[in-house]
Amino acid sequence: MVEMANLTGSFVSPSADATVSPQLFAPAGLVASILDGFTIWKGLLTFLVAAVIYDQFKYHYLKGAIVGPMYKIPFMGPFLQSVNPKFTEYKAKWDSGELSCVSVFHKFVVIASTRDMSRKIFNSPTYVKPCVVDAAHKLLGKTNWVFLDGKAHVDYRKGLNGLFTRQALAMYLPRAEEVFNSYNQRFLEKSAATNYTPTPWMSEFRELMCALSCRTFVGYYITDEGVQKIADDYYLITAALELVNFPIILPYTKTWYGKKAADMVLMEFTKCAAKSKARMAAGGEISCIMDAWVKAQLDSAAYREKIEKGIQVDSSEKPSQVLREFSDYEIAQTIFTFLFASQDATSAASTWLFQLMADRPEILDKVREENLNIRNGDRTLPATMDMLDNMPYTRAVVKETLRYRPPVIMVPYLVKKDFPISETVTVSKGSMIIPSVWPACHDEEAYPNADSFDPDRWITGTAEQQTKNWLVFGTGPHYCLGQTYAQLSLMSMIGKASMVMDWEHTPTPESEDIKVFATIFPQDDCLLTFRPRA
Ligand code: HEM
Repeated sequence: MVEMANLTGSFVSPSADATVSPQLFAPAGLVASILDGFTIWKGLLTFLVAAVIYDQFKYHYLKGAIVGPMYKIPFMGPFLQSVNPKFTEYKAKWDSGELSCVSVFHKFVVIASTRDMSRKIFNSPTYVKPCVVDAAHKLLGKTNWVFLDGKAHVDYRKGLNGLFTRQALAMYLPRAEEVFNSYNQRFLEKSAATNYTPTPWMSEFRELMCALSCRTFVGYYITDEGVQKIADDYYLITAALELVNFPIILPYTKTWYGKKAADMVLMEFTKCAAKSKARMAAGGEISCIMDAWVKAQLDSAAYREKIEKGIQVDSSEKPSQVLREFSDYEIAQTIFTFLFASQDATSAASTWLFQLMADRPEILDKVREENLNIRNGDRTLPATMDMLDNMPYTRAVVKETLRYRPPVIMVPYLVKKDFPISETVTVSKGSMIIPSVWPACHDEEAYPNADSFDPDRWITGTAEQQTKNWLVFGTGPHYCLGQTYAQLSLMSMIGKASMVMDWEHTPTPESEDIKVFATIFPQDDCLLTFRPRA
């Protein structure tokens, strides 16, 4: 022992020797009393306490006059709640005030409940930009166009608008018809195979919508197996889209599986882009959205070439948007954003639509009658754009479904500079700010008896005039690019189904309860049975 003590004293720097150092730097008074018993554990504890206090102070500073809990669960906040969000919890937030807040890990989140606050956020591109959810950057790629902001976003979007005009949509309708025919048949077979036992149908609708998107977006450049694989794996992508995720992708977590599935879809779509380019260059007809975009790029290239060569071009030949050429991968990335934006929302809308129709046979009868009349009694006729234009009741049913159960209840935005949203509240840069859709759609002033499903409010009532409350597809520079397409698809789907099938919903105590899975679904996943119509 003596030898040890000597060793320490003679060969090691005195300041590194725990028994020597306090004497060398002998402090006095309060500091002395603190350092006297200083150990690594006390150091860590002090750091932790300081961090907790800082976290609480920061939360209070950001919260200001916004309604929210007095204290934050240290660091993580209500993270566990946000992993499995409940509709009732969102509703409680909306009811708590026009602006309420929550802080999860490093994210400070402000939720706007009223129509006017929500509109203000949607329409303030100087202060906010969409942030989708944290995981979306990882799944879609940071360079994705949906993350562009300001002029860059407006310019990019202009080049896509032409893909969603009425004229363009009419060209994709045959793809939709084929998908509806095939899935109606599958629904009938599945119900027959289970001997008409009521079965949860939500995942069937998700699959149907995925197939519809794939066929409309990339036509037959993808095989049936490819579509099936995307449909099977897509829920992994949805599952990765929690409002707040763990900041890095850890193996075997939801974000990891989601990223793998997203990469697979991107790879499939990249192959489709190469095929579409070859076919369109050979003068093929436009059969899907990808073709339409590739054709617009080819037309732009031809126009540019003529201009470069000094050839006179009549102004009527100038494309409405002169596009640059996009790589196969860029095309795939953009088409993937359409799938990403549409899949959950259209799946939710179709699930509710079938449930609501089954529960209200008198409304389904009217849809059926309108569809039969427009087809002059021939149930097999495919829907055309003209027919869809002349189905006011079916349109009203779709709009009322979207109002009554708006698929996207909130849209996350990121505050990019301190945002003075009201006289008393400035939301700090870096916060997440979320305009809400649900409360505007259930506003009694705009939609009397808002909690009842009443398609007639769109025909004889005043619903059509409540444009300020119609936030189902957002508003402002990022409003939904696919809104007309989505509504026409839903009209076409329910019309066709009403021609060939009868279906029955088995209500459970949870049928009207709302499950949040990126968008909203009936809590019991909608128990249905389908039978052929004689
Ligand atoms: C019922 C179905 C749908 C609903 C309820 C819905 C709703 C929304 C909402 C709320 C937004 C955010 C708008 C904003 O921030 O102001 C949005 C954005 C978007 N939606 Fe949809 N959507 C639907 C279907 C579709 C479909 C079928 C497509 C594509 C074919 C699509 C493409 C997009 C795109 C690309 C954006 C981002 C636009 C941008 O940032 O400029 N959506 N949608």
